[in-house]
Amino acid sequence: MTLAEWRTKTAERIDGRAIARALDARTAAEIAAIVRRDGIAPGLAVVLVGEDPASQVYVGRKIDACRRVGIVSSEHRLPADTAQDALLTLIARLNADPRIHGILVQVPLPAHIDAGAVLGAIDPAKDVDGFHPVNVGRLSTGTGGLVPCTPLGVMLLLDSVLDDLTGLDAVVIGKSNIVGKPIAMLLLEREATVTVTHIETRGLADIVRKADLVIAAAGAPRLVRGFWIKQGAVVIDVGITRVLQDDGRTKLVGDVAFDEVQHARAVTPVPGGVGPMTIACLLANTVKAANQNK
Ligand SMILES: Nc1nc2c(c(=O)[nH]1)N[C@@H](CN(C=O)c1ccc(C(=O)N[C@@H](CCC(=O)O)C(=O)O)cc1)CN2
Repeated sequence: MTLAEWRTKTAERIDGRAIARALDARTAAEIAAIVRRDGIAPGLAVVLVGEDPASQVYVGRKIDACRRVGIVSSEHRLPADTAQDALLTLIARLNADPRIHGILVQVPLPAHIDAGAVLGAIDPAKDVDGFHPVNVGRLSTGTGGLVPCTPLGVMLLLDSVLDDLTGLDAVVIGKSNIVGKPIAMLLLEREATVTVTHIETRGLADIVRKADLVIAAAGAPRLVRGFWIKQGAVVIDVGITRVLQDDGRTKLVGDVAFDEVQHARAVTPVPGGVGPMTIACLLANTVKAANQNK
């Protein structure tokens, strides 16, 4: 395709909601098969400490999503001043409960709690968030395990537009343990050539401009501008920031200036891109855990 043709093109909008719905349908069918086989539905324990408004919304959506596909959820909402030991005691109880196949602790946790200690206390076989060091190690060595939900969702979105990632230049913007680093591992597994960058990276725009795949996960609204993006690149926007508008209302904004990247081959919107995949992949991971621990 010539440059002139690309200029008149509109990027494909990758519909995360539709792809998540399709994954949920497959998950629901697998759950029905598990119930027929074992007589018991997969169980997911959802733990929320404190009253962070966004976390409350996400946890509510996870519980609703469980109901939709047939996962039995148990909800554990604890006050913000919960002692770390009390949380660890709850996790030990959930680890030992045979009706619970998956455990997730919503993050961020309050500042007085050592998140590493808490996430590391979850049985790796029930760690449906894939945050436990055992699962992190398995991902980085390509030896299976449970994979974090947002990175898994990002890969499914890429698969919806590309057959093969072999040899493609991928740039990940963001180095968090739960998004940036695992995405880099998953891209490497698929033979992409991966550059991990972050907000302090020098010459970030020039690095991104060379990429066939751009995964923006820096949590910096509209960081990635149109002129950063190569013609025909695939752009996945993981950032979700609520910003205040001039009229006093708030709206969700991604890390990518969506309106400026229409010369890309495909781009995810915010909202409606990666976010819905996070919850769909959590449900899929719960089924995977139930199948592995029957
Ligand atoms: N234990 C975990 N904690 C957190 C995770 C996680 O995977 N495990 N990820 C994020 C929050 N998160 C799920 O927990 C999450 C974020 C966003 C969405 C989503 O559907 N976003 C929508 C818009 C939401 C809105 O309207 O406010 C979208 O992008 O379309 C789902 C889940 C941090 N914590």
